[in-house]
Amino acid sequence: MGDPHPTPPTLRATALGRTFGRGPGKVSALGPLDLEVARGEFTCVVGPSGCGKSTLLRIAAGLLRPSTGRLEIRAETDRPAAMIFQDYGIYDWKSVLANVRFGLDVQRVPRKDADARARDWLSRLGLADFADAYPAALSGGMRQRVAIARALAVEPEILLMDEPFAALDAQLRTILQDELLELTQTTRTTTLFITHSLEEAIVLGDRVLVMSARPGRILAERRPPFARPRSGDIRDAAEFAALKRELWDLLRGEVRTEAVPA
Ligand SMILES: Nc1ncnc2c1ncn2[C@@H]1O[C@H](COP(=O)(O)OP(=O)(O)OP(=O)(O)O)[C@@H](O)[C@H]1O
Repeated sequence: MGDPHPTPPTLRATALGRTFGRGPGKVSALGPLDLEVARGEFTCVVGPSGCGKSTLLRIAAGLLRPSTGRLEIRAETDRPAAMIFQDYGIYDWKSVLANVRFGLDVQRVPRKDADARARDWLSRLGLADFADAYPAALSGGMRQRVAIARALAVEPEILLMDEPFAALDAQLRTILQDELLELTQTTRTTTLFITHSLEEAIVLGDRVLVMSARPGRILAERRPPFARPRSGDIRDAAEFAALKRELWDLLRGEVRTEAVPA
């Protein structure tokens, strides 16, 4: 109320920084970094290895405290954020259904409703027949779908994804990118997505942010010029290749910086 900003950002980092250790072994991992993610926006972050991408996401998820600056999440419900990791983060001792229901159980959603919502998400992700299976019986792609279903089932205001498809082969990765594209265009969940893959960032993102070598800062921002709803077919567009080249040129300098000892 009374806010002059018509659509305040859901996530805002201000002069955010993080160091690890102290003394001569101290590592400056991140920042100072400024970042805003608007409501409903899918923001991808690319950057050289070790530049602090996971550190940023862990701070956003509340798993790590910043050393300097602030990270604010403007939540309107009690379901601010859900996180999806590269290694799926699902429980091997719980059935697929129980995994997807997990966040709903934590929120004390009544069992019948929670089961119905979990089953709905499982069928949206093509896993309806695997509700009673255990994760050990699933492929990597299916396990990651379970993790996505679990995160989306709680209808989070912000989805934080840390290289969720990195462990998958190229074909499966493309399939899951397309599925995530479709899902997020329907739900318009505010998303912060970390990836090493420029292609993934361009396919999925409203914005692609390029981070510098460690300690990571935002070097550049590009908006893929593809209207929504878009499909994976944009991979064949000339603008796609051009943007990928441009992002790679930006990133290449940073990868070199990182390779040179300080
Ligand atoms: N708990 C920790 N203790 C000490 N150093 C850490 C810790 N976590 C991260 N670092 C260091 O902070 C820097 C940034 O790490 P981070 O994992 O955020 O990078 P990243 O960009 O996600 O890397 P990658 O792309 O390789 O996954 C690295 O130098 C890393 O070694």
